[in-house]
Amino acid sequence: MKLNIALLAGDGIGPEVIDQAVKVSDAIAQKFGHEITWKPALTGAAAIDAVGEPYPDATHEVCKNADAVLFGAIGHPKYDNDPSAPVRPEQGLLKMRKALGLFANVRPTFTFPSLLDKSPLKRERIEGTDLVFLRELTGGIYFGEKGRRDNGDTAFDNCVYTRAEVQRLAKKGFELAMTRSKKLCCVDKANVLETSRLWRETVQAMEKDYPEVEVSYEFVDAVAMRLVQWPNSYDVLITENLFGDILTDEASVISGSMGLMPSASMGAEVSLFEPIHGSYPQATGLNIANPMATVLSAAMMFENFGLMEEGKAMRDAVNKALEAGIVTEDLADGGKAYGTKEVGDWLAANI
Ligand SMILES: NC(=O)c1ccc[n+]([C@@H]2O[C@H](COP(=O)([O-])OP(=O)(O)OC[C@H]3O[C@@H](n4cnc5c(N)ncnc54)[C@H](O)[C@@H]3O)[C@@H](O)[C@H]2O)c1
Ligand SMILES: CC(C)[C@H](C(=O)O)[C@@H](O)C(=O)O
Ligand SMILES: [Mg+2]
Repeated sequence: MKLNIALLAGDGIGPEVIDQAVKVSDAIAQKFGHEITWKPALTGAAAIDAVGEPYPDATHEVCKNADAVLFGAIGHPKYDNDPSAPVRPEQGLLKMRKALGLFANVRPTFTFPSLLDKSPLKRERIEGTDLVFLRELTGGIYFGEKGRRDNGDTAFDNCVYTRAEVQRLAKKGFELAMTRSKKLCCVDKANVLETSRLWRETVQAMEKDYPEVEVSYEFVDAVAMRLVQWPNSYDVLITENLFGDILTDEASVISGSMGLMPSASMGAEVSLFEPIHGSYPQATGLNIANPMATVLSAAMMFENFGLMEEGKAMRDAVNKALEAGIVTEDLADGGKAYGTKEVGDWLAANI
């Protein structure tokens, strides 16, 4: 297969982890006879520095015309520490998600057998966890009207959802549940928020179309607790944008590290694959970031093209590396820590 992949490395550890995912993907391409053309493009703080905006039109053109997008991470402390900065890297990420129509963000959480005893959570609680968050990605409080009034002393961010936005995300959730254990949890705050009541009412109305799916409705605060208490009681969870952002970082503790959490953002035309973590600025240039989340995101990319064996080969290499202790410092647990590049080299050599 010939694949044109837009490559948006971004900021901080983005370029370092992307380099490893490219290396491992190229090893896959070589082994399985594919041809990947990587199309690098600017995003994030790097794009602001170069051309004054975080998601330039030229980058959008590259993404639109690609078969998929592989994304690293964006964000820089010079913006994090300056709340008044008018142009911010994160605006580019949101603009990209909206412009590419990436409304469904798939964030799987699973455990790795060799890491079960390294989690701060007890083995018997996390063993067997295999759940998927479907996070709505182009609506809600991230995209509602925001601003200041009263001479800047009052700030607001509006949370807005339409029935159609909930329906298209929930449809994906029901469909995903049908391919798994037919359990769907609708995460909301319907006891307080009007948008959540729209979510709940919309999902309830869709239940009749999927009679085999057992649907539960749970408040987000309770899910935040149960997620670490009984993670393996969940299968597919659908969430609005902000709830999904927060719960998936929390879920990384179940797997063992933020550096292990991949994601896929599905759109009508092009799909995007990115680790859920950020630019981890403290680690920039130190060759210590875990590249596995990005490698596993690339595995999701191959699987999305229907290349299941290729995806599995990448996952197998990650599992083998974890078992052999070829890990970065986040997973070294006092033992030997390998560099970002060395882990990437090992994975590529073990494809
Ligand atoms: N999708 C994205 O590009 C994205 C996502 C989240 C945060 N951000 C941005 O990243 C910057 C830093 O944000 P943050 O510190 O809150 O989140 P972060 O995800 O960058 O880092 C949080 C912590 O997670 C761990 N971590 C993250 N990635 C890791 C990796 N690959 N290997 C090992 N450990 C890893 C580290 O302990 C780190 O301190 C901010 O500018 C933020 O806006 C971007
Ligand atoms: C950087 C930020 C805008 C982003 C989000 O909140 O969606 C990030 O946290 C993520 O999870 O991809
Ligand atoms: Mg996040």
